[in-house]
Amino acid sequence: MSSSSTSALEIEIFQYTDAHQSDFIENLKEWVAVESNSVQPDLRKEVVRMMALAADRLAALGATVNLVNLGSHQLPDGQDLPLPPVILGELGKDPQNPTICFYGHVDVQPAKKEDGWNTDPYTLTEIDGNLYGRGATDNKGPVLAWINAMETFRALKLAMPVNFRFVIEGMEEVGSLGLENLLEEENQCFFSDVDYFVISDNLWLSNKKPALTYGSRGNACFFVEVECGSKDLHSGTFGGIIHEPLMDLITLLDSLVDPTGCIQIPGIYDSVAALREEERKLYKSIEFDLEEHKNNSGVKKFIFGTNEEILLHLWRYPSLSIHGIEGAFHEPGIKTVTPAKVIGKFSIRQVPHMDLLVVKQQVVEHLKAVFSKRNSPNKLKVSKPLGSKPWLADVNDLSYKAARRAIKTVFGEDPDFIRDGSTVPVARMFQTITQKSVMMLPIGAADDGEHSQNEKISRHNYIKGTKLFAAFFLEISKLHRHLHETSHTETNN
Ligand SMILES: C[C@H](N)C(=O)N[C@@H](Cc1c[nH]cn1)C(=O)O
Ligand SMILES: [Zn+2]
Ligand SMILES: [Zn+2]
Repeated sequence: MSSSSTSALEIEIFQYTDAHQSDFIENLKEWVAVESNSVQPDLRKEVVRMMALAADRLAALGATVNLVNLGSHQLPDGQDLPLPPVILGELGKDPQNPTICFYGHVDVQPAKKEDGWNTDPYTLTEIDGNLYGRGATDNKGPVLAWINAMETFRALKLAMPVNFRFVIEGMEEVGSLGLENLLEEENQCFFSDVDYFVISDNLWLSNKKPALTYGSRGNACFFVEVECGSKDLHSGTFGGIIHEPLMDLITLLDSLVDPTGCIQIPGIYDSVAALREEERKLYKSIEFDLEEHKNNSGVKKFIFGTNEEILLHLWRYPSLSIHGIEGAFHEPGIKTVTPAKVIGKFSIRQVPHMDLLVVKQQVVEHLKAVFSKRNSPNKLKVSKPLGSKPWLADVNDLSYKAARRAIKTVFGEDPDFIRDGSTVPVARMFQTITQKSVMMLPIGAADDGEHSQNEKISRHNYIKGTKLFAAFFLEISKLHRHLHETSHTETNN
């Protein structure tokens, strides 16, 4: 549905988008077919192949594309593995136009059919209007929707209303390794004329209602390793007479959070800003369907029972999650072994004004204290392989005004203004390094299942998302030009 204020130009663009849905979906199918999983080192070549595909698509639009080498990183076993290159692309240098830098990533989380997918994760499959496949919403679909929008202007031979810059990476799912240095190096060069950063890598709060995101949490990832010796042992021969590493580790992991979700690490909440009454009221007033959210998760009961508590704990308080144990027997069947070394993996979502160095110190001290109570002779090692800071934006930025108008035009309603519990590490990096406006403009719905089995983006969201980006180009161009003309007139007077 379009609002009554839709211009003739927008109608032309939207009609083109509708007429080319199949082409746009074919493009997504081609991208989803690439298993660009950045988590598993043996699939790194697929990430590199994916970067080349994305670069080709941008080049086909006439963009200048630079695949920047980021060097390599060290794997836990000490081996060096090359990082995939980052795409820095640009199209347009009209000084009258605003310059928008779009960020997206084309790496994905791991997925196997056996994990419980109904369809092959790397074959984009449409069922009842949903396009299922790994990366469909996180984040290949949104990156392509942006490209589709540009392609629409090109195909219709319309003047581009904005200058484009791109940062497309292949290591987001593992914390955007190597990206921060590149942004610092390029701050006075590639990013010097950027006016606005736009990221589309998160979800709406609702399954149906569009949203604009002004904040996201950071993340600190931890490894806690317990080792008793150099080899696994027979539990009949050694069980009962040794301090088993997995028992130590389970005690350590169990000490982290209580059943009410409260993190048990001393001092962890100390720097979290106190909740002001106006803020509490704001959270109360946000439209949020708790039952819908519960259905999306597939769990029967949440820890918290009110909208306000749920949103507070997703958006503005830290949370701790346990992700897995490396070295522990996890396959079906019985194996009566005692592993020699196990590594527990957990992360703590960060909120303003937590400090990653302080958090690390608190975690290490807490784990050491719990471990020492066990009088275990085993070796304990704690490390923080990854840390990203939280991000908060100013919703008065011009980009928010433009996006709100574009959403109204394309979806016929005003967006929810939301924060997000997950992390896009680059959001805070862009903000801190460039000091420019950063906005998250999601097109995925709350039930898209990021990181989960049966990830999808709906055809509706993918196509409307394409229209939204096109409408946004027009709106930000209008508002930016108006602002600059006004300030120019004022200066001349
Ligand atoms: C929101 C985004 N699509 C995403 O999935 N981000 C990841 C990034 C991350 C954080 N720590 C490690 N990776 C996430 O929030 O888990
Ligand atoms: Zn993502
Ligand atoms: Zn992700």
